[in-house]
Amino acid sequence: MFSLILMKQDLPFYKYQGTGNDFVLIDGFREAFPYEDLELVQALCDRRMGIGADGLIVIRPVAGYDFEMVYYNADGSQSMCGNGARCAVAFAHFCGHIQESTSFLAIDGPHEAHYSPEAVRLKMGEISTITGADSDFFVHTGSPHHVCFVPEVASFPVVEKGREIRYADHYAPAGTNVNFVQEMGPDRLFVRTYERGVEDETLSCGTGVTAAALVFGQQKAVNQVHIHTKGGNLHVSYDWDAERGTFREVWLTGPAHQVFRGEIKRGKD
Ligand SMILES: N[C@H](CCC[C@H](N)C(=O)O)C(=O)O
Repeated sequence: MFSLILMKQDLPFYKYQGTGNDFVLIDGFREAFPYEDLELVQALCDRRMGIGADGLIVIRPVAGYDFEMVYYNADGSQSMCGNGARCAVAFAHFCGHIQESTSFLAIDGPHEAHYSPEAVRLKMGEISTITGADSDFFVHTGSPHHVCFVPEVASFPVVEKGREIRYADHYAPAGTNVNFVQEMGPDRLFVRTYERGVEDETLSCGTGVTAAALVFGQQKAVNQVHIHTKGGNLHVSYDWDAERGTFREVWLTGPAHQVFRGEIKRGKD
């Protein structure tokens, strides 16, 4: 809260959610944002003392693209965020910075996306290596993801077991996100995720369901996967480039909605 009091001017923000992964969004085309002030990010994401969110996103101008997405987890760490990117595209369209299709920059490189009121389609970066065997795998889909297949995910102790894996020496010092996955059908999964940088289960994780879909799809030779999460339903499609040994044309599709808008008031009211 200290940072909020020190802010020099009121700061307009918008709250979005993409299948329950929720974010504070700020238009960096119009507002000056103190990008180095991680205390401010933590304060704004705090669910009791601030607005409350899994992360905070600023969209800002950058040469060569429609915009750049700067993504912060609630603890102020930065990463790529699939659901956040889908919300950033919807916000950029709402702000009038883009039409229906866009090319933008994120921490893991360039992305294409297509906006409609019903859903945002986001092209993920090229993904190459899946490691692991049996029920445990690892794949980097713009952010790091451990994927663990379990027989019954609804009652699984996601926070307890997720925290163990996230902080395991094996993944130190960066850590990883942890996805627990149940096969629900030939092209259907139920995924619950413990998210690094939120340090809790989130209602969905875009890069996480993408990781789960690619691991599952490679095993079952399907390249379209429907994923149920506690926050809603997402869809992942991809092509496997056998020659290059990479997943290409990886698309994450799902809803992204503006929930409310507000202003962070200067000083202490
Ligand atoms: N917590 C993740 C970033 C956000 C991922 C998730 N919210 C998504 O939708 O991809 C990390 O630190 O790698």
